[in-house]
Amino acid sequence: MADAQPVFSRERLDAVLFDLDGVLTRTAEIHAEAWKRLFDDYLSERPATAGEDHSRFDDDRDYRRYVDGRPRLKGVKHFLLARGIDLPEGEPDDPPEHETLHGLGNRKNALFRELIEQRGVAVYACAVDLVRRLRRSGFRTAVVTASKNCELILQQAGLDGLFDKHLDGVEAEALELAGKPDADTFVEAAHQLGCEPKRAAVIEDATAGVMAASRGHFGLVIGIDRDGQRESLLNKGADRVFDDLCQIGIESAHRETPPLLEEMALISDRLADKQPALFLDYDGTLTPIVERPADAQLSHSMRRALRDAAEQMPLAVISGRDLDDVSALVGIDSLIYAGSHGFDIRGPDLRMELPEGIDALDALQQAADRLEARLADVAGVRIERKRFAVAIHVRQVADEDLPQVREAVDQTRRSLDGLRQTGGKRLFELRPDVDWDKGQALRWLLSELGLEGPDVLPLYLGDDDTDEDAFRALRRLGGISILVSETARPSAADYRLRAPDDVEALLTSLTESERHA
Ligand SMILES: O=P(O)(O)OC[C@H]1O[C@H](O[C@H]2O[C@H](CO)[C@@H](O)[C@H](O)[C@H]2O)[C@H](O)[C@@H](O)[C@@H]1O
Repeated sequence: MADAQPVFSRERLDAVLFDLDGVLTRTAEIHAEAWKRLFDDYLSERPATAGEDHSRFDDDRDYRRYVDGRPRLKGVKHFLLARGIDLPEGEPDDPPEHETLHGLGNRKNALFRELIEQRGVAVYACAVDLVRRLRRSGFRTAVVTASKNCELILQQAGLDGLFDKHLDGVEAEALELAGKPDADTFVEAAHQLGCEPKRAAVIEDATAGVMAASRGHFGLVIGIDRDGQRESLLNKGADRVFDDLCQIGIESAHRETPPLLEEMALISDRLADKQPALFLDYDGTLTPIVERPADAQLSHSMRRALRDAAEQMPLAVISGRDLDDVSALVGIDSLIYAGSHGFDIRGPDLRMELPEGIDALDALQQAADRLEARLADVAGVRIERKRFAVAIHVRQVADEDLPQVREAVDQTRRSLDGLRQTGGKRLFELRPDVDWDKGQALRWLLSELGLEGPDVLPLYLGDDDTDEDAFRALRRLGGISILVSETARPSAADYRLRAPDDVEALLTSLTESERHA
């Protein structure tokens, strides 16, 4: 690891998508062998015909040009056409002896599975190590492959529990996604991880794969050059090319475990003569997380601490909840509230509804209606309709029912335009597919409230993934971000407090300092 270069940064990226064959597993050689056996056998059996070329499959040149990284059917078709052979497509369940594209594709698959079962699957140790390092640093990870054998390969390689998402050829077909070099599968996987392509990286060893990632406008496209393809990978859209994944490091600017904020002195020093401006998340920050959202009531002492603080400094609550819900729960009229993750903002002299959010209202209502109907029989599901989001709570859902909920949310999102899926603590969420989050809302508030000057020190406190957007925004602005979490975990925050009680103590302490300033 000594010479690893810092390539991934949580400031710029949330997720990393890995191709399977040739990046994570050494299955490329087995694929090449299965393709070669298929084509060599087929071409030698086929009667010589004018205009056809029956020379043997070149497991380097032909492999790369026609089949590497492509869906199986396209691989068969492109190679045979290059040899002057135009077979009918046939049916997906054609048996291996049928002389159709599907029949030959199924023959190749049977050969591949046979080889894997005989020999097992070897992994690239550096790739597996990188996935583990990324996960420890808070990146979401996915395998995105045209292979329909993904699950078998990951199991054989012992990697089946390592990723947040597997998007394979079976799912791509069911969703009618075009294969690489089209961008569809990568874009879909990024969305299923709750992130925009520009905040995700792709790691690929095939030119079809780097083309796909480049067409999808991913934030970073990494090519892995295992066999002298550096120039082609760069020409087809790779931003950087490495020989191996051990060369890839993670920027150390991101701390995996923010230190506990144990002494007010730590931030008193940074406050100096500055005016603090406080931005607070609600659930998990001002109240403990509880089983039912309606039970997350603010304590009297926290309400008093908030009211006192708001007399000394600007104070806003930025929540994932609906605006009316969170303002009623806090119950202090003089505060500023941002609901639905900042799409809906209201304060004594302030009102903003993000126009792009209004455009998505119909889709949100349809999503809520469809999910209510579809999940009516799943015990424990709670659907929370907010003005600019729909949350599907699964805290009380049995583990075995979770895949059904996940699939319903995913299919609902795909059936409607203009929504994206994000997550949270034991919930799935559909939001307008707009580049707007708590970080953007925080920046908007600082500007609207005239708090952008050097004499102001913004502080943001939050506990959830959605608060990471605000932590990152504050880093750029030089503010102080504080994660509220019992345990240390990867975060862009500067410090950590353990629980809402600590938050209350910090509010009281800041209020006292300001009173005496
Ligand atoms: O941004 P926040 O103010 O933290 O809101 C995030 C979500 O909070 C609520 O759900 C979470 O808290 C519930 C009560 O403790 C808990 O039961 C649930 O599992 C948590 O996800 C709220 O209901 C959501 O709308 C917010 O998005």
